[in-house]
Amino acid sequence: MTVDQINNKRAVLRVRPGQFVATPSIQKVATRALRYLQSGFSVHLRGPAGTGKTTLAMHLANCLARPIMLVFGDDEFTSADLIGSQSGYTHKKLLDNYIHNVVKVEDELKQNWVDSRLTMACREGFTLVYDEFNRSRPEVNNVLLSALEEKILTLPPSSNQPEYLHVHPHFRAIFTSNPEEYCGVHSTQDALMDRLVTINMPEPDELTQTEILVQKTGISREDALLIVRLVKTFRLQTGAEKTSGLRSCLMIGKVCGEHEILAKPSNADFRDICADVLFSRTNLSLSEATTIFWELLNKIEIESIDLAVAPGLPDSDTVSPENLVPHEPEIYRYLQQKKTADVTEIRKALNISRNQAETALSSLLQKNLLNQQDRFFTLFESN
Ligand SMILES: Nc1ncnc2c1ncn2[C@@H]1O[C@H](COP(=O)(O)OP(=O)(O)OP(=O)(O)O)[C@@H](O)[C@H]1O
Repeated sequence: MTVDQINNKRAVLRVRPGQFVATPSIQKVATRALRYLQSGFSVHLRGPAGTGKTTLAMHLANCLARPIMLVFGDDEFTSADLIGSQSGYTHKKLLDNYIHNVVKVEDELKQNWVDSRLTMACREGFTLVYDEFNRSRPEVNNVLLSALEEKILTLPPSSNQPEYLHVHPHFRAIFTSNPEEYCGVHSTQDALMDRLVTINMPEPDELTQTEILVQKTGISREDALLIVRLVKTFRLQTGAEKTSGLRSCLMIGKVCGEHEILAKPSNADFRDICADVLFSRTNLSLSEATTIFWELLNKIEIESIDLAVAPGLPDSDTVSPENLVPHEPEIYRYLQQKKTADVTEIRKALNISRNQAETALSSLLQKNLLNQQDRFFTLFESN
């Protein structure tokens, strides 16, 4: 966003191009919302935290190609914060001594009216983005009712301005809000909701989150997808679905991208970042969250091994040389079923050499796929 000055006093916002990521699902919502705005209606984007409501609202405002006024809902707001108030005064004194024996004195004190953002947007035909409008008390938002329906804004009586302002035909308002159960918000009045077209915004789909991550953090598509899946599954398994996982994904992706940290479950730095970002977002105890997290990392690692090596195909043709040792998936699966086994047993069951079995087991240990389960450490000792 950039800030432009108007009349050397007031500032409006313009959206910097190239910040918005559009995927088919976002484009669909944006097209719907734009239709309503172009037909003269105001739009309300509703959804949990971090689903991209504010970003979409700013994008829609930008599509309308009018200057943007951004207001953030606040419990402390009064209607003066929306429409404006008297601020300071002008003092004019006239001493007329034209006829030497007559002195005429005129003393005038005039209060100055200063428009707030809603009034200015209505007067000039700007687009008002009212972010989290249900954080303001409902009675404060009442001034919007006539502005949206009758296209008239009522201003407080004052000597130096009319009490009614005709709303400019280009004026549009875009509202965003979190659902009612989100703390610190007020219930919204039916009259206002009745004047808006409300679009529910769920958590962005996997493709959208991956694309946003790639474009905003510069990490590879593969790493972005892994982060999105890891965050999503962790949130589902820990019951932390109230908010979107997009912000967590962006945090992990940005740190990994800027510090050149490989997004791999086997990378200890990556695991630490994920743990720092994700654990505080669940209500579970640290040990419960840690157990779920480790199981998830193990699963993802095995799935990525399974993807890289199709079972039954010759190792030399299919094994990706990077980070993968022959027979890892077979040994891992075998140990999952058997619970305990030694190298000889594994060797015989999978018909592989001792050297192959030991190399694959070391690799699994290094990748932390086995190290949580003490029983596996006996594998080497028994030989
Ligand atoms: N379409 C998009 N293109 C680029 N970035 C996006 C997009 N959607 C969301 N984001 C990014 O995701 C993050 C969360 O988005 P945003 O702040 O718009 O969510 P929100 O629903 O308004 O959240 P809250 O309710 O907490 O204010 C931001 O960092 C934003 O830049």
